[in-house]
Amino acid sequence: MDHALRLDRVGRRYGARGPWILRDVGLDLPAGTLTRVEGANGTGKSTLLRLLARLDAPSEGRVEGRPRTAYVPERFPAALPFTPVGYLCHLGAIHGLSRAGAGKAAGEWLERFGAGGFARTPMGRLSKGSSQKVAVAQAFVAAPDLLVLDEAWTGLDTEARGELERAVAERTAAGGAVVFVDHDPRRLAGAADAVYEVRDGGVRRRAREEAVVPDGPCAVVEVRGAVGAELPREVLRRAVSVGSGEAGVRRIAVPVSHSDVVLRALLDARPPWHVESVRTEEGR
Ligand SMILES: Nc1ncnc2c1ncn2[C@@H]1O[C@H](COP(=O)(O)OP(=O)(O)OP(=O)(O)O)[C@@H](O)[C@H]1O
Repeated sequence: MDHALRLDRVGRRYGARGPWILRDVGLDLPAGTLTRVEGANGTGKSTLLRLLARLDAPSEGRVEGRPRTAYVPERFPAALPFTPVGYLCHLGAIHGLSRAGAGKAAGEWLERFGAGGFARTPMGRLSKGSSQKVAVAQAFVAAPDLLVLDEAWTGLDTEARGELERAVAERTAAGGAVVFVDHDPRRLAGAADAVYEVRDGGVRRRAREEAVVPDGPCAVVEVRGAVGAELPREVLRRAVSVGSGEAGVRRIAVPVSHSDVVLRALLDARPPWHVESVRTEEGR
């Protein structure tokens, strides 16, 4: 599997005599995967994410890989001397998009997160929630290979929060690596391929069975396929459960945020799966 980025025995301390915040950290971010980072307040999660985004350099050890990276910081500098559309176009151009391509992507992503109405308002005049929409929209403009999200959902309204979950699912489905921190354990619960816990200066990968099971709504999709057909990998890795019904029907439960990606994978399969029904189930 391709690795977007890898940390090899990485340590970080602030100042030559400061305490070690992180030490001897090994962590892989494979392409096309979702990674969750957890830990109590002040344990070093943001420090780890800045190292992964290469915005900060380790005090020891190595960071390997140079994916095209986008980052949503815990605190977005809202008072930038741009309008949202100007800011996103500027970032798109830095990442090599043409002027027209950057303009189109900027408009689409702002619209998607509900920021289209204030795309031309100076950023210094936006509310906290509005500038957070710009903060997340900017991260998707150039389809990054690595997306680093530090509490990116905080301050967004319900619609934008759902949209961000969908956009994350699409990014990993397209082969990007996504790593995120969020204080809400239900955020993308069950969807992460790996969960790491930052604690006592170390980073420990959690065993799969320890991972949090989603208690949010799930979409239950019933499909019928060709005899002996295997469900697409993209579907299996996002499924919370897969059951078999009568006459070759499979019943797949996925977190609602991943249902669009799962349905697309089922319909794009060769031969495609026939979708018999989709319904939403509340908390599991
Ligand atoms: N630029 C800096 N200079 C000095 N110390 C820092 C710096 N950034 C972080 N620290 C210290 O490193 C430790 C870890 O901070 P960090 O922000 O990475 O933790 P966190 O787990 O993200 O915290 P929170 O959950 O509160 O956001 C803290 O003790 C913090 O004070």
